[in-house]
Amino acid sequence: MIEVKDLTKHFGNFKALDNLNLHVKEGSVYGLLGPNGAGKTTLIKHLIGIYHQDSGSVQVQGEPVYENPSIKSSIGYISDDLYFFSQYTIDEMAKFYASIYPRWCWERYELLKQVFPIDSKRRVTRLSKGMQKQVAFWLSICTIPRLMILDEPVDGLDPVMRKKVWNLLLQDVAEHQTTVLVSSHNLRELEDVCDHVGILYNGKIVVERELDNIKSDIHKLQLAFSGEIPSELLSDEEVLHTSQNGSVLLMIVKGDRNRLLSKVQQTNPVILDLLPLTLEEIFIYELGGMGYDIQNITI
Ligand SMILES: Nc1ncnc2c1ncn2[C@@H]1O[C@H](COP(=O)(O)OP(=O)(O)OP(=O)(O)O)[C@@H](O)[C@H]1O
Repeated sequence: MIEVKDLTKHFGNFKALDNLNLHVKEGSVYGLLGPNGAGKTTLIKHLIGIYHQDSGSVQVQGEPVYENPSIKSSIGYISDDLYFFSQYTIDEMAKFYASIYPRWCWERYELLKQVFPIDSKRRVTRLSKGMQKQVAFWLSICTIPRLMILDEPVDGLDPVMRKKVWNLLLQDVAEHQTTVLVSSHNLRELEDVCDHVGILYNGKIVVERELDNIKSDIHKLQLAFSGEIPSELLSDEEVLHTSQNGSVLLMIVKGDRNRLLSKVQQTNPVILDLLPLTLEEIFIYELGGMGYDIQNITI
């Protein structure tokens, strides 16, 4: 659905995207993660055809997006800075959307009045920030997008509304093979909905994998030994993090689960626990391995 190859973008002398590659399969929910300033919004603006790349290619459904109205009309986009015409009511905005999105569905629009409890005769810019976000989802979902791109999407929505919106989106993924690309710092939420994740760092995608696959490749080991910690412990493995609390050693290690377990067992630990990692931990340790560390600074 999305194929980005060697995408580079400069702002003046600053290289915001650096030979970036990204692949998103149709019908998947792809979580785009990355620290502040990594380039997520810049990438998204290429995917929706606002920016033109300096070099490389950006394709959606096999076609370039920039200056391609037919592809653009199949993409729904929700960002944190929403735009509505200042005098328009929700109904008037709906008519405007219906005039530019060929797949617009009035039946959905009416049905969704049960989900979004806002009087459609109200002027959108007079609504609260969270209500405006609801309107953005309401309208976008009625365009029946083939690709939905969400930049910090549920910020400002209350927890019940967040759940409702995700249910609607995931229903479209299941029934219409809609593809969703979502950029968010709320990793707990992404963990529940995404099947693929890409981590963007310094203008490049540094990790792109199926979520289950990443989780089965990074492990948290809790160990304790009766004597000294063996010096050869996992010395030839990719250890992302080690810390010690009293006699308990915590290690985050990449690699095959069974191989790691058998290597550790050979060192005769008195405690050996293999614990699941959260997406937040994967993010922190993957980037920690690349020099983006949490530093303990005391002030
Ligand atoms: N129009 C612009 N002009 C100059 N620099 C820009 C412009 N837009 C973005 N940048 C720079 O490009 C880099 C990437 O910005 P971008 O907004 O894509 O990051 P982000 O990953 O979305 O960050 P955040 O998580 O903080 O929203 C930043 O260093 C930013 O200052």
